[in-house]
Amino acid sequence: MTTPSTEPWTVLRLLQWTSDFFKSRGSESPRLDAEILLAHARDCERIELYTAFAEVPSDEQRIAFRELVRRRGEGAPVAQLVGFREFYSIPIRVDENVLVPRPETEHLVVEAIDQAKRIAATVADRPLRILDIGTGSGAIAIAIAKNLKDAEVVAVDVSLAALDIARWNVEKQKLSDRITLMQSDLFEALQADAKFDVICSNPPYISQSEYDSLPDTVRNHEPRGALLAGQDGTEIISRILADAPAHLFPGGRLVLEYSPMIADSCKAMAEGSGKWNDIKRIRDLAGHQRILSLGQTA
Ligand SMILES: C[S@@+](CC[C@H](N)C(=O)[O-])C[C@H]1O[C@@H](n2cnc3c(N)ncnc32)[C@H](O)[C@@H]1O
Repeated sequence: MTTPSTEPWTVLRLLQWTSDFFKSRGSESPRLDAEILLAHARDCERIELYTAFAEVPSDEQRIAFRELVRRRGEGAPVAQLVGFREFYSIPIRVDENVLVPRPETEHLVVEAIDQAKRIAATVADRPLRILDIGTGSGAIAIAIAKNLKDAEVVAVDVSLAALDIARWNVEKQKLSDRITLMQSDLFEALQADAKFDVICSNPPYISQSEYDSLPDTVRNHEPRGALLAGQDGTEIISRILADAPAHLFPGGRLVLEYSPMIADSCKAMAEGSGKWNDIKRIRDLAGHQRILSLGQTA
């Protein structure tokens, strides 16, 4: 029989215990999760924990940490627990009404900015215009606006609760003068003649069967409407492919995130429509098809 340890609950010991606990609960990044949550409870930067391993957190900090650990153990995403996720080196506020921005989506931002810069060289007399469909937390729109200094960005989402978070993030980044937020079912609330140089979207693209097999931490804690797109996952993308051409300036570009599961069918859909050319596919760091970038047929 082991006797209970009388060692103090130092920062290091808390991290070790919590990492083991999260590992047993199936976390893919148990140590990182523990560090982010302990830093949050101590109101310090994560890096500061490394010089505080021998310190014993206050009772108040330990109570706050214990509650975070409990909720993480039940599957709540770390980003929701601390209220933020870094995206494109920008802190983005999140809650249960928005998808936590994923690192793969940074590939979409890179491609959208590259395409916009290429187009900017041909457009001298007006600001670039970018549309972000399904903006969620506003992460993509904000990353693009911060990196294209004069661009005007319109960001739409069907969810009013998501738009509230996006508005908070846009204001925090002082971008309200260049990012317009709108509630819209895809293009529906836009003026019929509204045109953009780049339309980008990380839309819902998960099929019903993939959704049913997602980990609890995603299925129970992130909005279903941000993920699920009909039986085969292409419901929203097929609508975007059909309607985007009417909203692109000549020479404009559509940049979409999708999953490897639907990559071939989306490419075939785009080719079959006759509306798109110069079709480029980009893989993520794991080597999976992730981004579809399309030029509009003249
Ligand atoms: C995968 S999330 C992407 C969120 C954010 N852009 C990101 O990359 O982190 C998809 C977003 O599309 C929104 N959405 C779903 N259906 C939509 C529709 N028909 N029209 C507009 N937005 C929609 C959801 O509310 C959700 O915010």
